[in-house]
Amino acid sequence: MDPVTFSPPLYKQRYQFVIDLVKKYKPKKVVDLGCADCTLLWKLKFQTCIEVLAGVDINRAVITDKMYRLSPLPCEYLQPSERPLTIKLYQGSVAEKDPCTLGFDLASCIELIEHLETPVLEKFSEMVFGYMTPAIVIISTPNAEFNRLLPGLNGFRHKDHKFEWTKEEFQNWAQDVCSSYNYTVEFTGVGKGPPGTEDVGFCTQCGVFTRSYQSEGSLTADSCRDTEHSYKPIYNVVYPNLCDGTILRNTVISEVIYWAESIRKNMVECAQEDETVDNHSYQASSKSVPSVSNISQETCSTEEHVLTDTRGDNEAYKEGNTIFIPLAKLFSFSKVQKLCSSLDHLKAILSETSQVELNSDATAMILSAVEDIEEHAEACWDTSCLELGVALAECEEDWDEELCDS
Ligand SMILES: C[S@@+](CC[C@H](N)C(=O)[O-])C[C@H]1O[C@@H](n2cnc3c(N)ncnc32)[C@H](O)[C@@H]1O
Ligand SMILES: [Mg+2]
Repeated sequence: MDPVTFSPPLYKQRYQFVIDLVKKYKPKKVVDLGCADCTLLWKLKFQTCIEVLAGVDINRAVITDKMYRLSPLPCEYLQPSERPLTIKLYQGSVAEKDPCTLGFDLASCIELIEHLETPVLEKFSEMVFGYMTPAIVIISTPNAEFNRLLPGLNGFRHKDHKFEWTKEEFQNWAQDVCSSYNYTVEFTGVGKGPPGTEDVGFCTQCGVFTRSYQSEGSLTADSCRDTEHSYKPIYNVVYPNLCDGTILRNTVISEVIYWAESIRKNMVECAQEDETVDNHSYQASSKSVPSVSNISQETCSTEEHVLTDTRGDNEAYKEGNTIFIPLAKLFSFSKVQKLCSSLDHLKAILSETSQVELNSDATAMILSAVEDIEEHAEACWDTSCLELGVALAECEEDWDEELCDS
């Protein structure tokens, strides 16, 4: 018999199974019980519906090994998200109740239950379905019937397994849990066997449990009061997000500096180009050089966002060595508009910071047309950070999709 292989690997199919259910139910609060090295949590953090993500495992060392990959990426500081996200990790046993496990919409328990002794499994059922009561619980465990398709397997699939159940055994246990705790369950799985082995079922069997009643907030509050903390917090990270006023202000300022620098660069380059052309024609025809304020951005710019400027009050202009960029012009960039609810809001933010200079009636941003090398280097750094942020975010999405597809 040819060895059975899975593509993508079975563990990735299990993670994808959870991700698909998260996409379907859009839970805000998700906990992974038996989270091990946080791989599933790391994938789940990219699901934008999730605002609180928690992981619990009895083994502290396995959690801490790679937990820092759950830290925000540089681009997540540079381009903070609109959604709040907090990630928390705890060392604790799924047999113990702890108030920090309350209030979750979805709990995943991937390849966990077969590692629990019978008395622990009973406590696990009570703790998850009777105490935590998430709206959705996903449980996966090996299907013992599939083992005959795994050549060379002598006994259980892992030395720490306390049992491996047939489909009937798993389904009986799940139905008992449902009648005790008022849930319903649907069975499915991941990892198909070769053609002709359909009766064996999936390599990993899964149960998706749905709570049959509406949750009552007061129950959660009572449970919180009545239960002692038994879990040890290991990690708690709050992602930067635009609900935080300081982060919003800094993001607006960075965005404004980015566009202002693009406009300045464009105007200076246009002026230089024009001077070159004019110097030639001056020599030929003895005409005077036109002022930079007459230069059309449309004719000079290679960047679409600058090209789209409409002539009029919103136009950036130059007086001597000073460039004036009307705030209305800066507000016309869609990202700035999205961040600031109104032009007045933008004005208020820019008036309060020393990072940008405004004219006397605070209607325009002022920049020097003469390049100060240090200042310019700083601004370029800001600009490239923003660009890097966008690139990293895109790269990260591709990377995640690739992982999910593989
Ligand atoms: C086979 S691993 C599965 C890890 C992860 N869910 C996955 O699918 O990659 C089982 C995990 O359950 C954890 N575990 C075992 N007994 C536990 C208990 N009583 N409470 C919490 N976690 C437990 C183990 O430390 C281990 O990390
Ligand atoms: Mg296992």
